[in-house]
Amino acid sequence: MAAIRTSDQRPPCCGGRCVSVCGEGRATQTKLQGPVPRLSKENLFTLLSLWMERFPKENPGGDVPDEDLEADGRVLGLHCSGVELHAGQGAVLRHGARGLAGSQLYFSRRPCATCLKMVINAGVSQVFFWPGDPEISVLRPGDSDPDLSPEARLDAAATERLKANSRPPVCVSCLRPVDPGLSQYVDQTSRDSDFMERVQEDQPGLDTDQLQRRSHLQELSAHFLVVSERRHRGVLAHLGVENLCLEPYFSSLRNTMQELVELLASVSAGLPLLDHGFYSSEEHTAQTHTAGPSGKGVAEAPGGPRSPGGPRSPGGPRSPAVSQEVARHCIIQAMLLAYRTEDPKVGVGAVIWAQGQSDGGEGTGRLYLVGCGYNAYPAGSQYAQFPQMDAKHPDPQWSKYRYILHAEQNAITFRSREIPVGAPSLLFVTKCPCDECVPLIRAAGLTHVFTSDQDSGKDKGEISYLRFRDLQGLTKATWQKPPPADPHLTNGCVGKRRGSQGSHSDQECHDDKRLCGPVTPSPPPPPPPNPIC
Ligand SMILES: Nc1ccn([C@H]2C[C@H](O)[C@@H](COP(=O)(O)OP(=O)(O)OP(=O)(O)O)O2)c(=O)n1
Repeated sequence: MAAIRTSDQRPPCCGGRCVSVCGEGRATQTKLQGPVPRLSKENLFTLLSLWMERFPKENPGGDVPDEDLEADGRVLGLHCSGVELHAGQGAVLRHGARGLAGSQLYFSRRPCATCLKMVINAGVSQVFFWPGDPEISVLRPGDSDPDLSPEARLDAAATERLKANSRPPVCVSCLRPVDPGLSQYVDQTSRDSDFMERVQEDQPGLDTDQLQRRSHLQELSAHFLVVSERRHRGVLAHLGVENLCLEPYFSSLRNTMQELVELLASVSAGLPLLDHGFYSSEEHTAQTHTAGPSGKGVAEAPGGPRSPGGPRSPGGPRSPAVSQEVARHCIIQAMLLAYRTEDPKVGVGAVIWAQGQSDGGEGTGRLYLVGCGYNAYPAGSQYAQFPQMDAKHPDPQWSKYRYILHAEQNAITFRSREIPVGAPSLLFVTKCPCDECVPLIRAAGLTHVFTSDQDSGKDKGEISYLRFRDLQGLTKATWQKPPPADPHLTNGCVGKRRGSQGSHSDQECHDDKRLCGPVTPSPPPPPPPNPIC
């Protein structure tokens, strides 16, 4: 991304759309070396920080989110700059020194002095940043740039001094070369994901492939890569890492950056917002829609979320107004996490976000991260310590299911904040929750689940997905075409997933990017005189 040059005198560094990722602890300590290539944790955190920079701007709660995540296991949070706060400031505000001490922060750009002094002061152990386009404030003092304000020059000098004299190292992200098989694996699994499968089932013949991937890649490359080698060398020199300009480091760095951006493009192309989105079939018709600040529709429910298994609490907090773009953004975070799976066959990722009462001044608005997870063996276990076979293995004692922790279980277990009581909490999980996790989700008090309904209703022997359909007391939004707006006026039934022919009202609803909210407590609309079904 090009340096942001603003007309005001504020150093525009992280005030642009910088993102920080920080964390500590670990979800699992396994050094799994299975046949499936895995994303290294450094690359995962880097990708999450880059992806946070793409957080949808129209988030109705505010503007753009921030994220911080663990460097070694536990993701503490994901942050992104907002109108008032830079990403680093947001992280300090949310976690405080107690939360940040010893953690690692991943930034999608080198932090400005304002952020750097705060995160250093909070006791973080390391600060990493993506060596892409510089922000204006990283230009060194003395560089002759007519657009560089005196304040930006001072900021650049302060950043250098803080970086040089601080105890925690402030350095370029240690990007790991991507495993040769990983790109192919990510591309393939992203094409075959449950979400893409649904799109292809509903719209056979749709060329989602090349078109989608190419446009995602173009967009992300333009944002995160420096096309010209000469310019990139200049950027690295400005960032204070001249040594990376030398060969073979320079070529290797550029290759890895390119590979990571391609990887991100593959994953994000796996969830095309063409005619699909997250909708709650059962409750689709009862939601209330309002226009978001961007003019795009958002789903908003006038009452609060229902307590697990019970009715909505009257006068409770409002349900989250989450646009399709925000939901898609979060499920892509979960998809990225899934590439750290320790299951030799199926990767699943989960993230939990909650919505607070007030806008924290960050890009995420009222949303804040509660936890992240992926399916893996118990923390601290070693490779091959536990069985890895699936249900097809004739001897059940070698099957994995009794040992592997599910993505939701890890997200709940290694959460960095409490799941709020009486406030919206949103679980994004890349696979339908199984029967083992449904009671957990209910008991945890999660109010919204965004997932795929692939395998829903199936009993696969060792693992079954029978209970999610009947799970009551929360909003379940699955990836699908918009259900008919009014079951009485269309030839569909409430809750039916397929069969919508994309009526005008469906299209309007999709254009509005609405998510289905919980059932409104207001009286249902009167039935038409001659209902069709
Ligand atoms: N919501 C979910 C669903 C599943 N999993 C994890 C648990 C297991 O690691 C794996 C199980 O996935 P499948 O149900 O696809 O079962 P199999 O591994 O047997 O694959 P398949 O059905 O393709 O034979 O996914 C998870 O973490 N969270």
